[in-house]
Amino acid sequence: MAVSLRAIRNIRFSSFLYRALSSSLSSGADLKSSAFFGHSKSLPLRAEPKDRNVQWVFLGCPGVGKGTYASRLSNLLGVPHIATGDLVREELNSSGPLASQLEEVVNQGQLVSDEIIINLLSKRLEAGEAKGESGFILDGFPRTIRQAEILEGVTDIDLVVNLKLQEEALLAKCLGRRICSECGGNYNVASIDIKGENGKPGMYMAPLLPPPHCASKLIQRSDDTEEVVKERLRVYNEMSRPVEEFYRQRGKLLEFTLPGGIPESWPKLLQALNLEDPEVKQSAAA
Ligand SMILES: Nc1ncnc2c1ncn2[C@@H]1O[C@H](COP(=O)(O)OP(=O)(O)O)[C@@H](O)[C@H]1O
Repeated sequence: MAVSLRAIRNIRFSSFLYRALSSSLSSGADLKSSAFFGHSKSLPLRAEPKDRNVQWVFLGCPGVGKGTYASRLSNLLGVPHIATGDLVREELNSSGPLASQLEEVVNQGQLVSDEIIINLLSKRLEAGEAKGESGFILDGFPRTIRQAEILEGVTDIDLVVNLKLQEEALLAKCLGRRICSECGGNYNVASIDIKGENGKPGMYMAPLLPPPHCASKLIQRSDDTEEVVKERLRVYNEMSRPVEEFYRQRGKLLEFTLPGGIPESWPKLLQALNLEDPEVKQSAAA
């Protein structure tokens, strides 16, 4: 009985957030007007449930590993991992009316408009609602101050994890990224070995190679070329870096510098979050 009551509350909450996000777009709250930002806290629809799952955000430059760690935490905590980049790619691979417009924007390394992103996110939350999802780990959203204001206006984010990695590794990681066209598995063929100098620590990241049955089916994202990645990094610094400050000022930002690849970073990230992964515990005890 307790379980089903909890599930009903969660469904209500998800529905509330979906409606709140949608209404922030359609309620005449003109997103371009500064009045909207000044009064975002007083939006009529605001989700304030007493009983809900975690609501976390992952920030960080392209190639830092947001998807990898957000997806691991999503499995561990049993909350959906919602990556707006994935939502954009799904839409541009569809035959929908936005497909060609999105393809052009993404392949130039630019950001999709806040309106389109919030529409895609609202739809994703609505679909989750139908499945009884509660809580989320957002990856790649918010990416502008405007998106952060809108999100802050409709719900309380518990924690924002800002992943950091030495600048030299970011480009190599994006260029080494591979996806299995059949199973969707994510791999990385880059072997990163940065020598420590001038007091800066060195860092080694082993490649994450695919199993033999995926090896011949690997593809690259069309926006993972050197020119486009450099532009995405520039756009991140200009548009998304201020979002870090936005959450820092609100006391929600947890800065985490990745010390290396997954084997070194995952246990340390869990420690920083005060979480335990039974699999990590088992292998440490073995
Ligand atoms: N919140 C967002 N706002 C605007 N555009 C977005 C957002 N999320 C994703 N996109 C678009 O999708 C592309 C891919 O996003 P993502 O997979 O998160 O890439 P990255 O590796 O750069 O973090 C971005 O370059 C951008 O064009």
